[in-house]
Amino acid sequence: MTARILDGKAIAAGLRARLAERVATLPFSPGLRVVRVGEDPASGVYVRNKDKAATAAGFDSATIHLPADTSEAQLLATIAQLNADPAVDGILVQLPLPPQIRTEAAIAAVDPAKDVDGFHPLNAGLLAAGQPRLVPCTPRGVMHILAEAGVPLRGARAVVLGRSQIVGRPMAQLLLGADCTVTIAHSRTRDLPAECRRADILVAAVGRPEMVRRDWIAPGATVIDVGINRRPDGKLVGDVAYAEAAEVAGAITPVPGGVGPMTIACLLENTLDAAIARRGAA
Ligand SMILES: Nc1nc2c(c(=O)[nH]1)N[C@@H](CN(C=O)c1ccc(C(=O)N[C@@H](CCC(=O)O)C(=O)O)cc1)CN2
Repeated sequence: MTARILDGKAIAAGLRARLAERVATLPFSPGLRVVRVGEDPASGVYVRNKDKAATAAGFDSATIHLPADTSEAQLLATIAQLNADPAVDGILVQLPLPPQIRTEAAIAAVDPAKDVDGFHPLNAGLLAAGQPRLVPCTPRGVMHILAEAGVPLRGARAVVLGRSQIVGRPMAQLLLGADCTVTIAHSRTRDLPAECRRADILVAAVGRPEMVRRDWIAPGATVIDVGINRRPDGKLVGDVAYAEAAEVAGAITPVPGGVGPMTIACLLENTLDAAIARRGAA
């Protein structure tokens, strides 16, 4: 079997175009502010791509770049200003943050109504309660890919490999909300390959390059690779050994060009949702 390739880059372009059409009908430009602290080079690329995509789709977008030695209090003060600014609909604090700043303090400081990352405990709790409001961009992007690919969800066995707050847990909640039977597997799970082989839908979000091998995958399964890992030779690889997995899977997302571009498109979608909810426009 050779897997169907799920082209996240194309799906993201379609979503961004639809969002741009909706934004063009609004009497205002939804405001997005991305806060970057320090000089992490990958963050620099992601933040630039977010700003470019947002501006192209008609959003009022800006990046606030703070120095690497910014204190937690200074970052919280910046976030408080953005919370109070009526022109700002969405706030995102790019991760990772420098070590002197507690990530959870930064996340909790964002007004939940402007939390377009969906990381605030209130938004995480609403999702866990089955009442999603602003949901994390990467899992939201995965749900779009599954929908566009026509993957049946009701009753499907889904295994999410990874239990992070920003991908694994919200991913599991969204799949559960779509009536999948969901298992969250992780580094302490007994016999990980056997657990993954039970999956009709396998979402790998574990952050370990090419960890998922051919014999972890049930023939015909849908494999979604959330991992983005830079190998020492500079090559970008996912959490799934792509070439061998594609020989077994029914459908698979590549890296790059799979889930990554959906993360940015869904940031725009969350910002539009937040703007409409805050300003009461339809
Ligand atoms: N506040 C947040 N920080 C981080 C998030 C997040 O969702 N919110 N996610 C990641 C980084 N990220 C967005 O911020 C992100 C990562 C990768 C991509 C992407 O499009 N990747 C491309 C490859 C890009 C490359 O060549 O390096 C792909 O997969 O095709 C978009 C967004 C951590 N931080």
